[in-house]
Amino acid sequence: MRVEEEEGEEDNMVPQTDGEVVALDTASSEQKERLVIGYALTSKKKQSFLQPKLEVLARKKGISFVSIDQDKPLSEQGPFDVVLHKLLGNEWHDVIEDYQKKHPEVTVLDPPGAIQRIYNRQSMLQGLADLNLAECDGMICVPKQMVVLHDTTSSANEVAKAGLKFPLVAKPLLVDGTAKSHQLFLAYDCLSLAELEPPLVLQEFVNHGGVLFKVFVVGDVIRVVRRFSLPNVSNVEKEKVAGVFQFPRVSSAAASVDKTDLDPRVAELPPKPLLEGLVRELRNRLGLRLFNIDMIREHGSQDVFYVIDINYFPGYGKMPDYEQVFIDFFLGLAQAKHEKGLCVKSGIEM
Ligand SMILES: Nc1ncnc2c1ncn2[C@@H]1O[C@H](COP(=O)(O)OP(=O)(O)OP(=O)(O)O)[C@@H](O)[C@H]1O
Ligand SMILES: O=P(O)(O)O[C@H]1[C@H](O)[C@H](O)[C@H](OP(=O)(O)O)[C@@H](OP(=O)(O)O)[C@@H]1O
Ligand SMILES: [Mg+2]
Ligand SMILES: [Mg+2]
Repeated sequence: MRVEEEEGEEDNMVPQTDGEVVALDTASSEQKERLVIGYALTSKKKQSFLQPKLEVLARKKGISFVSIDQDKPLSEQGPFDVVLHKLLGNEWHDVIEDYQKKHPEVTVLDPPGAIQRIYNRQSMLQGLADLNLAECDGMICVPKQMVVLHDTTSSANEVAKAGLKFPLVAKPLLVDGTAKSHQLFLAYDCLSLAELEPPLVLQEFVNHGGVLFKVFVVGDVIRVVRRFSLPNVSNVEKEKVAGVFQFPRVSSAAASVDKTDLDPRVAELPPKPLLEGLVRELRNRLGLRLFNIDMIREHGSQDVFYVIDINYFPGYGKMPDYEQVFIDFFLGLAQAKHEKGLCVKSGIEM
């Protein structure tokens, strides 16, 4: 597990590759196919992820990307070593599940069942508060939250019974990639909850100084970036303000936050042992290799963090140096498959 920090900050571990002896095709400088990756992505995701630099670097390493025709049977396409996918809707879920049963030799990134779990904001965070992260230089919490499935008019009593404290962040219960599933509201009082449309999750707002940590995970690599977030809510505001207020996607900025003008107590990155422990636990529990974690530091604390969101196959194109991170990741998959003798095309001495 390797935690890499933002550019300009030390990497604590450099990937220890002993290099590889590769048989070059004398006819061309490009290497023989080492890994064939079939991809099924939305056009937006293809544009943001499969950028030309990644494709060129990958090709030089014998890694090729092949677009999957969603109108043809998947088993009639390929053969693939890896299927990389992120599409909307559930029909693709069944296609991939069926394909994986027929092609256990293909690495599916990532298994649909594992993805479904984090597409529900309740199951997404289930069990995180019980992680065994002792000796990891910090604490991981999850905000108190409750699900409102049908009727928000009665949720005022439910909120009181659950002991949730306002303000609350109201989030659509299901994440489906649509803009609607990212429409979030800040609710300041019980009565205003009736204005909200279920099914949703009501999650206690945690003051965190306006900075969020996006922890990107690519297999065993962890890359942390800072993003702008919502400002603290003062006690005066809590007393005076009533109603629900939709807020924009404050943290999905294209660029990270430059930390120079931030309070170091707010901007300091989470401790590496804590990130490594959290990602190790989540990798095991979620069964995912491509995800990011939205973490916030409880305002006034040094080492109490809250996980508020987990995203499958996020916007890696915004992650500094993402091309090399993915090349290393795919080469690792190729190595593992060669060792098992599972690669679609061989001819490469590792
Ligand atoms: N419990 C919370 N306490 C404080 N701020 C929060 C909380 N939940 C969400 N936020 C703020 O709202 C933003 C969006 O929340 P969240 O990440 O859960 O929504 P999302 O739609 O899944 O966003 P995305 O998937 O684009 O990261 C967070 O980046 C953070 O700024
Ligand atoms: O800034 P990031 O990379 O976190 O933005 C992500 C966002 O977190 C979600 O993962 C989005 O996916 P959905 O939740 O499925 O909407 C990503 O959108 P995508 O179109 O790139 O998959 C954002 O990039
Ligand atoms: Mg988020
Ligand atoms: Mg999200």
